[in-house]
Amino acid sequence: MPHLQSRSLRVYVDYLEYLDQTQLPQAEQWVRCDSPEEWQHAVKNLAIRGAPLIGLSAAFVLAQTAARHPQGSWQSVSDRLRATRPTAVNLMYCLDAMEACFEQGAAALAERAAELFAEDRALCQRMAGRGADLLQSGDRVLTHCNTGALATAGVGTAIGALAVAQQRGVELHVYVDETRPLLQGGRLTAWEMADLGIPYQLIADSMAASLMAAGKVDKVMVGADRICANGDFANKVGTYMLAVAAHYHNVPFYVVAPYTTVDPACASGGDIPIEQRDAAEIRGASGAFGDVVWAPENAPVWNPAFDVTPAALVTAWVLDTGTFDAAAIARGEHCQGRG
Ligand SMILES: CSC[C@@H](O)[C@@H](O)C(=O)COP(=O)(O)O
Repeated sequence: MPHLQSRSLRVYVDYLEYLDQTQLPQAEQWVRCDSPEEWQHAVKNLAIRGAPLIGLSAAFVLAQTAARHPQGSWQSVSDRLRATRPTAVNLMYCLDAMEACFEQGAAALAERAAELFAEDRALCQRMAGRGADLLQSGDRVLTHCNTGALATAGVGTAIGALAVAQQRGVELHVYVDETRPLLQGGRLTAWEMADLGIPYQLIADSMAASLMAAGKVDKVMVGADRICANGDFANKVGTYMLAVAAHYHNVPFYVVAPYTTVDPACASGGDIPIEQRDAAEIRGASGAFGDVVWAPENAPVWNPAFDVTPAALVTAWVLDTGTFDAAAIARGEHCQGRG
């Protein structure tokens, strides 16, 4: 029996199991992870993904590696984990918290990882409640990428808000961006919507602006991988395009995230490191459905995994610590609680 468990992670005393998100929704396959190398492989492939889940799973891998190698260099393991994906700051938050316990030994690391897991679950519940407060019956909400239980230890961030609204009896209709290139919307969010029983329609990313022009979108809710001191934020590529379209069509645009996604050391969006990914992801697609290549072999590609949305396009930042408007962000209120 795992001693901790979420929708996509099972924590045993000395190893992890993760739900391989590259195989969803075709297969629910749990994979054992015994080492930092296996974790790095899973995270690079997006078998483990979503800002909070990346950080939490790294914390457990570090604690388990430390227990297995009491004389090893824990710092070098942490450095390797940290370098695996550069954009989501939750990974840095979790590893900073773990490194602060190095002197107390391996048992303290295991305890700290469990605390981070419990914390994320509680943060999800709080931010999701605040996000749900912004929703009313009849709202048609557009969302991007996957921000649900698969991506966190709890109910999720933006999808968490939809789930809590649903539990409160608020009747929603959700438009799910398929989220090219890796289809986290088409594969994972569509699956979660069905699981939650929330009525939804899947759209190609390129349809969002015309859906807004047709007056069919009341609100946009997305998650974040890093929120800067000035309120600019990075999220899955395609988010910026949605924010521009929402601004043009006067559709409120909300970003929902835990305080662990805020990076006060990042002054503005230009300071966020953006991960560049493999050309094959744009030339075709692969997954449980098989491999397909549609572009000419060696077609030149630009493939940033994330983009930056400027603060000026955000209606409100919904964190576990509060719902902040532009004036509160300018006063730095969202940075409280982050060193
Ligand atoms: C709670 S999830 C917030 C973000 O991590 C999410 O929107 C996102 O961009 C995930 O990207 P991914 O590349 O799938 O890890």
